[in-house]
Amino acid sequence: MAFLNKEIRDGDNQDLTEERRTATFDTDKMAEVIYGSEKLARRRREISHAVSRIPELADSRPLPFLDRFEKVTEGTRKLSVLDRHLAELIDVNDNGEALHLYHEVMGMEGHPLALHEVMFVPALIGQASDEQYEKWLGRAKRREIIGCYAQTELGHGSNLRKLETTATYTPSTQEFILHTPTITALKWWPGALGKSSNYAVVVADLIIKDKSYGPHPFIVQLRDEKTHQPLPGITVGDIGPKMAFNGGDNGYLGFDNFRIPRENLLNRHSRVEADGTYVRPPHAKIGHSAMIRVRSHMATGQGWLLGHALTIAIRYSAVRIQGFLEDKSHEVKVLDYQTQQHRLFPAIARAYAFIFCGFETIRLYDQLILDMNSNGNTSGMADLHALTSGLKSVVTHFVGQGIEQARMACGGHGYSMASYISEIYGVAIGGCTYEGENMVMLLQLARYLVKSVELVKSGKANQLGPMVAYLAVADHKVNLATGPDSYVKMFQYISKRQSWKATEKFLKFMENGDSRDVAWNKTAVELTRASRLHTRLYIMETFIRRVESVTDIPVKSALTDLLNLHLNYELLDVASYALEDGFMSSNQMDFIKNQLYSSLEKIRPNAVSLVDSFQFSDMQLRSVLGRRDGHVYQNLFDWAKSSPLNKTDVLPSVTQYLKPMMEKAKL
Ligand SMILES: CC/C=C\C/C=C\C/C=C\CCCC(=O)SCCNC(=O)CCNC(=O)[C@H](O)C(C)(C)COP(=O)(O)OP(=O)(O)OC[C@H]1O[C@@H](n2cnc3c(N)ncnc32)[C@H](O)[C@@H]1OP(=O)(O)O
Ligand SMILES: Cc1cc2nc3c(=O)[nH]c(=O)nc-3n(C[C@H](O)[C@H](O)[C@H](O)COP(=O)(O)OP(=O)(O)OC[C@H]3O[C@@H](n4cnc5c(N)ncnc54)[C@H](O)[C@@H]3O)c2cc1C
Repeated sequence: MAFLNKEIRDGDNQDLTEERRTATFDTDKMAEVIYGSEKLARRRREISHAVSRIPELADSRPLPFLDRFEKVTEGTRKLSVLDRHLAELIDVNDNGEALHLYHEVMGMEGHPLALHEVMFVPALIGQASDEQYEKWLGRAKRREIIGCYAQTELGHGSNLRKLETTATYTPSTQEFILHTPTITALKWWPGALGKSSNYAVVVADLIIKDKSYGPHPFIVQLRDEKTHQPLPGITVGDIGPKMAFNGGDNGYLGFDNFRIPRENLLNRHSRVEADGTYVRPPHAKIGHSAMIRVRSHMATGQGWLLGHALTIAIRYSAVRIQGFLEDKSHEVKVLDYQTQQHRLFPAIARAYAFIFCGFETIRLYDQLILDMNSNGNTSGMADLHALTSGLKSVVTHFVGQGIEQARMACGGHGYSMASYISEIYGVAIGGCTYEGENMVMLLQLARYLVKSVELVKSGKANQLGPMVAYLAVADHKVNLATGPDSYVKMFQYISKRQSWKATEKFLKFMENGDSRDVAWNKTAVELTRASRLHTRLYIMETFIRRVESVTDIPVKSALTDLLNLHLNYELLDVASYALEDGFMSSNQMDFIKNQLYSSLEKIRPNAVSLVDSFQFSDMQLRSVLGRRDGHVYQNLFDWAKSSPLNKTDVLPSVTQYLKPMMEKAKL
């Protein structure tokens, strides 16, 4: 018999197999929806399979047992093996395939090329002129040179206007002099900067004839191409261990009057002529495009991280038997408890929602770059900046929450590194900080929302973009029983009300004499609430659009259950906004809760298959607890036995310190 869940294999844990037999949809078909195409979903499986046949690509030991030095070495070793096999494993021009291969082999703890593909190359693509492409892009793509993106400093990360590294133009030699004037001006944090990269895109304050023109990107050689020694005038190193990403070498960097040629200013959009004349870019923030790119990609990346943690937690919950329901002679799977389902299922829905929404956002980014590069059209930048600022903040926050719940849902074993969930958590919540601290970015979106409300107030609602058009729409009572659209309308009401309330509050402070900045700060919490609601509305709408577009009926039906759960969970979570002015009735609240509980029951038989559909291989998951075979107890015991502490029965520390103490106590 052909099973709809393609993960079923002989010898797997019976409880897990039983779950897989109940699948109402084909997990390969669901994977096509998750990854966007039949080809990519299939290629992911083929690549994982091909990787499993190259023993050198496997982790030489479980990563949690390695110290930092070993992790960096192990990552670099695997990169070099991968380099030899690249062309046989993937179509090297296909980014989707490359991304999967790197996740599979390199894992998530960081490696020397981590920022090369994600920021260095994209910064060149977005910021370099045709001549600079010619000179640098080919070399970068062939990996003759390895680069990173060095912007953040010890003293400033969020407020780019106050970056202290200077790039002073000298017309007599046609060079920029890069300089680090203070300790706080040291570049600090850039991934792969410390030990791996020999080049960097460095963001520095451009100074011409004593005038500052603000942050600009420069391509800078940091190390000798033969010896890899730092060049004279460059101080560079690793910043030490972090909460996660410990296979990566986030670094520091200082310049001592370091000279680079004029043509090293990335000058697709702005440039400095030989005589020092500055040519402005078409949009003041165009130099930030590499950041917008990463922010655009973060929702999918983070959705996958949440998917990792949930795959582990759901599989484990299906094999963990503890406690009773009706029949006191048989303990039940912990997945049968409503509290466990409520802890995990809404997060599954969010993982799907974030991935779908992420793909839509990536398309918007690609369109923006196309417009910018083909005809200099930057009109979409403000909208995309606002959207991605909110999205990265909301998604990373919920992903962090969801992963932590997944860890707790695994009880004691979730706390062990064998689950790997703490590593996933550390990696994911880095996203709350990098690419713009979440509060700072929510406030960026809030600027856009306030401006939009002001447009409506001044009778210019026709100038609103499609994503904020609801801010001008009249309110109507909503019958929630009429499907997803009614939830969207209710959410629009809530989001609109909060944006208007926050704007009115802000304007009132100004009317009462506060400066714009003080009024803004006094309203900031309300403003961030408006941003979150607006973003959650966008995520909800993209989820609905994606589910509507699915053609496979069983897949669509399972996704509709997830969507319904999401709609009810989201609305319940923000209901207080609509209850406070009586727009939502307590009957509607009860309706939402009951819908939610019924969604949990509907999803229960498909829970394992919904996470299996992510099709993360055991290698990619790196979790002893979450392996496909479900033999958690044997796997945990084997793993514990492999701990370096168990190499000897009696540790030297016991002989040296503990025993003498115990012996002394006997006297
Ligand atoms: C494929 C990838 C997938 C996964 C990634 C995985 C791993 C990667 C791991 C790590 C990578 C980490 C890399 C980094 O962290 S790089 C460093 C990132 N740093 C930041 O994000 C800094 C955050 N700060 C800023 O971006 C800015 O300073 C700011 C907060 C946006 C404020 O900028 P500022 O210049 O001061 O502007 P304002 O005065 O506040 O606003 C003026 C005006 O400009 C508009 N604006 C600002 N930025 C943009 C933009 N990028 N595009 C368009 N418009 C922008 C702003 O909205 C305002 O407009 P008004 O109309 O309101 O005036
Ligand atoms: C894992 C990781 C990888 C990174 N990789 C890179 C990289 O490759 N390249 C690179 O250049 N950088 C990198 N960074 C740095 C990162 O981009 C910055 O740390 C980030 O932008 C936040 O800036 P900050 O550290 O200055 O935070 P701060 O701004 O100092 O934040 C501290 C607190 O101040 C608050 N705050 C600050 N400004 C405001 C404001 N205007 N209004 C309200 N509240 C405010 C914040 O909300 C936060 O609560 C990385 C960081 C991490 C953690």
